Amino acid sequence: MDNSAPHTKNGNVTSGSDPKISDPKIIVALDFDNSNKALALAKKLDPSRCRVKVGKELFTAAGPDVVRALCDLQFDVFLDLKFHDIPNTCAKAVKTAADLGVWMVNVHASGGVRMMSAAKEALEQSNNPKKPLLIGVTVLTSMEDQDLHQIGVNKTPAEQVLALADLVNQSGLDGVVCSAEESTMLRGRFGEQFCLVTPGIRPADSSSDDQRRIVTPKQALAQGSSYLVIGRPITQAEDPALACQKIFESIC
Ligand SMILES: O=C(O)c1cc(=O)[nH]c(=O)n1[C@@H]1O[C@H](COP(=O)(O)O)[C@@H](O)[C@H]1O
Repeated sequence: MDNSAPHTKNGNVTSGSDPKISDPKIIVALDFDNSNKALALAKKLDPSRCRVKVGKELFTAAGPDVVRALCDLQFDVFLDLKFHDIPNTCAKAVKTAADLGVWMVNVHASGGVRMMSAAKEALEQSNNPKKPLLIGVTVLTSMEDQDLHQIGVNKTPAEQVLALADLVNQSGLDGVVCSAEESTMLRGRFGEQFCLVTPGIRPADSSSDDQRRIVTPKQALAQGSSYLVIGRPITQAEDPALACQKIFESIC
């Protein structure tokens, strides 16, 4: 399947150029406890080959300034705060996030259709010219059957991902965060334009860490993933730029 052309809502594809470069598939998770570390790492990376993600740890430590600094370095920024709240609060948080100039923002799909629809509507009021993608988190890639059973969900991760992805689609969002293990199933159900953002990506020689539903970068794209979220295999590598480059080459 050629999954390089879709998911380019932000106009990043230049006709005739290498889509892996004009629409970089790798999103590097900058999971650091201060902005100096995050920006030092980002400056070693090439914004034409990867995007970056600011998650809860970095945002809690460094706030919106680090997001703006990464945008100034020409990175597309995925602000991963996984909002989950009453519809009004979630919607306002999503709009505020979008106004920072980010490329992608996410909410927990388990917040339900009313919450997600309100978030989508609020996003449309944002003055961010990039028109950020709004993505629903399904089942975290660190979770397996037993974790779901403990929280009262008596479905397999794949069944629960599908149920939540249906709600995301119904709410008009751009796609989901899921494991690449579920990408083939979701690509088949929702078509080429539905964005599949897949963390839990591990090159063959990497430790799985706390992740459970893991897939290699090449396999993930072959299974229909749109974007690969990769943290520790790059950020904790001896040479993060080289680690990123090797992954980039493995998927070209
Ligand atoms: O929303 C996310 O980005 C996310 C969802 C999910 O289901 N699993 C998941 O690992 N993530 C994030 O993806 C990144 C994965 O990092 P590594 O495990 O170091 O590659 C972390 O920043 C997680 O917060």
